[in-house]
Amino acid sequence: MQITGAKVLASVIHVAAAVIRDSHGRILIAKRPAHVHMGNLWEFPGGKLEAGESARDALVRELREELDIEVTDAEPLIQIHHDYTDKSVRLDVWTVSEFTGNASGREGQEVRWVAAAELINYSFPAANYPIVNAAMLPDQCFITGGGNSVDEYIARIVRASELGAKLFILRPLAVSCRVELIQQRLDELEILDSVHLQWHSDWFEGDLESALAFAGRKPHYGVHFQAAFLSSLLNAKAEFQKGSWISASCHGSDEVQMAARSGLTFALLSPVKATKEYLPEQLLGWSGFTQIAEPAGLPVYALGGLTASDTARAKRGGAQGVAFVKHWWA
Ligand SMILES: Nc1nc2c([nH]c(=O)n2[C@@H]2O[C@H](COP(=O)(O)OP(=O)(O)OP(=O)(O)O)[C@@H](O)[C@H]2O)c(=O)[nH]1
Repeated sequence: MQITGAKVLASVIHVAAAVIRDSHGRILIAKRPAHVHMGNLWEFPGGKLEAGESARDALVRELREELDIEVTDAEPLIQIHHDYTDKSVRLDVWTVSEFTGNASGREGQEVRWVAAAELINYSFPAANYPIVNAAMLPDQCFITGGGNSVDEYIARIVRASELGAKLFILRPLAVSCRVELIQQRLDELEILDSVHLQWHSDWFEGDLESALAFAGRKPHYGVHFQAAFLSSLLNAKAEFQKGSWISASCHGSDEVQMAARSGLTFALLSPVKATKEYLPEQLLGWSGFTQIAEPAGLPVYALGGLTASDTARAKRGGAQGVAFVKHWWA
């Protein structure tokens, strides 16, 4: 307990936790015992840092003690600060995809391997909402170009998915075209069964309600908004449908914070590097990006002058991954 003037501040509990993936992409979750804080809820395995211990060392120790596995590689995923009524926690969350041993609940806790898309069917502590999103989201977000014909637009999406795109932000075509036509064409394509489609709000001419309703039509649909919608999204938060991915483009700290307060699934933050649309003094650079993204408390993709080859750099800078437009749109 730290005493500052008249205020008594409970110190923040620093916790390391892991999104552990197996070779099938499934994620390990564990059930908290009934008698502890947030008892009977599911969690990502981990625990408190000991004095003088780094988050990574604490993670390796906790996973050895709790699950009997030896971590051989781990990378930072997201940091969360959350104030519960009785305590404040800082969760340092890592992705662990390389480990040895067979994970088992060494302390008697129930553990379960689940597909990423299944995570939303489990009850986690309130702090975990952005962690579940970060666990479900891929490393790359592909923003489509316009396209001059429906056939060309569809062919380019198929090609991008063949190249590995898993998450699309679908911008409207340069020519007039109803969203239902594109929806119908994309729904016919089996290759797109395992991708996530974020429909850009421009398809709905700025009508927030229609956009949100459209996002709720299919489990793999969502909607992406320009920053101008952020205050309306904050007001409409209660209307978001469970499981619908809602995202927004942001250009600075205030917008990213508003995206987090609105409970958005993820944000894009730009411009990191030079593009034709921005002046050099408007660029964030990697240090500017990290200052905003790392404490954001929601998954943030780096955007602006980047390609898939910048993914590792972006993740080191606190990003979920990279978003890009032109690369793959050919
Ligand atoms: N390991 C883990 N802890 C989490 C998650 N989400 C979350 O809010 N927490 C909080 O972070 C803290 C983790 O502490 P812990 O697991 O070492 O300790 P505990 O509260 O279970 O019991 P203890 O105080 O007797 O050691 C708890 O307050 C827990 O509620 C999560 O996904 N994984």
